Amino acid sequence: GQGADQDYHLEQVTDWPEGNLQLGQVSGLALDSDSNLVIFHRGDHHWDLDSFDGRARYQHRSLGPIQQSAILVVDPAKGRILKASGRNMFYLPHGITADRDNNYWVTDVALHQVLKVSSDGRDRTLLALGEAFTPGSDSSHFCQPTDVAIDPHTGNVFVSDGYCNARILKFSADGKYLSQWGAGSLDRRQRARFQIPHSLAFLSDRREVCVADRENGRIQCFIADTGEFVKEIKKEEFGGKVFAISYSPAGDGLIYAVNGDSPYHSAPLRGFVINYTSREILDTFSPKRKQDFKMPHDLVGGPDGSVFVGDAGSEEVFKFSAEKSHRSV
Ligand SMILES: O=C(N[C@@H](O)C(=O)O)c1ccccc1
Repeated sequence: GQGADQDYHLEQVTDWPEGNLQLGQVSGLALDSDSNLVIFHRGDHHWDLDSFDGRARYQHRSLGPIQQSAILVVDPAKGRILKASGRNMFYLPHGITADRDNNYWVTDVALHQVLKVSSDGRDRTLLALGEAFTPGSDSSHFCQPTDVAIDPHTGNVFVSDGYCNARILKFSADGKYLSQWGAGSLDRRQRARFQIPHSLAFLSDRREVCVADRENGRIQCFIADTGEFVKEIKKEEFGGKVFAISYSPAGDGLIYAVNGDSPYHSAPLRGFVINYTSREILDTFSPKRKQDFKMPHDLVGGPDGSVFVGDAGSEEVFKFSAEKSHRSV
């Protein structure tokens, strides 16, 4: 806000990361249980217009899985690589989250699967939901699933499904299907169906799950236990597309979001800090060189109020930290 008060503004930390992480398209970011940053990227694979046929079937299986380490753990302070894993198992990485036992839950839009993978470097697949390379929309198939969020209280697993479905599914920690919402019957206040539910955030202090309803340019939040619609956050400033959200319980509860590029370039690409309760935009942020944001694709709040943004276009991760800014009256 204006006035002589000091308020915080997120600025890019331009010398982060210290080294070259040699990333491909960055699709997902997470914070692990040691508060290190987990980066999920596509190595030398790319999602482009000929990656799928008209029935959402992946066209490049013959290329085999990504041989680079698709999962990198870096320290939030310097961006140094602490662990590298996820070789020879993914085709088109998308979302990632870490559970309280520090296992990774990921989605792969080419596999149409959600995988629970060990973080011990042995890449053990502890659970697989969906059938490899087989799109579908029943309770045991997904169609280009985009993200996973975990309720730390119950261990329940929420899946946003996806580019070619329009629903959120809920599973138990051991993978038993529990429920879904968003696809068919509409809660009247939810208004339109989802159009690419693209990113999930679990609000642990409120027991709600929020979704970035990408092509509707809105964020919608639901009661985790019932799926009941709670609220929608839709802003002109988003410019019609919300690509990703993340949540911090700090203060009244903060939703971090990034918007995306609309065909008519209606709004600049940037990050937003939104007060969950008031729905007010508290801050916006973007790289010092604006054009460095090409396709901001996921974001996660860091351990000390910093925010990390992964970009699938510039194949980079950006760090932003809260600088005191003295505003003149
Ligand atoms: O949105 C798309 N991709 C990004 O979200 C991503 O790379 O995850 C996309 C959609 C259709 C064709 C090609 C790319």
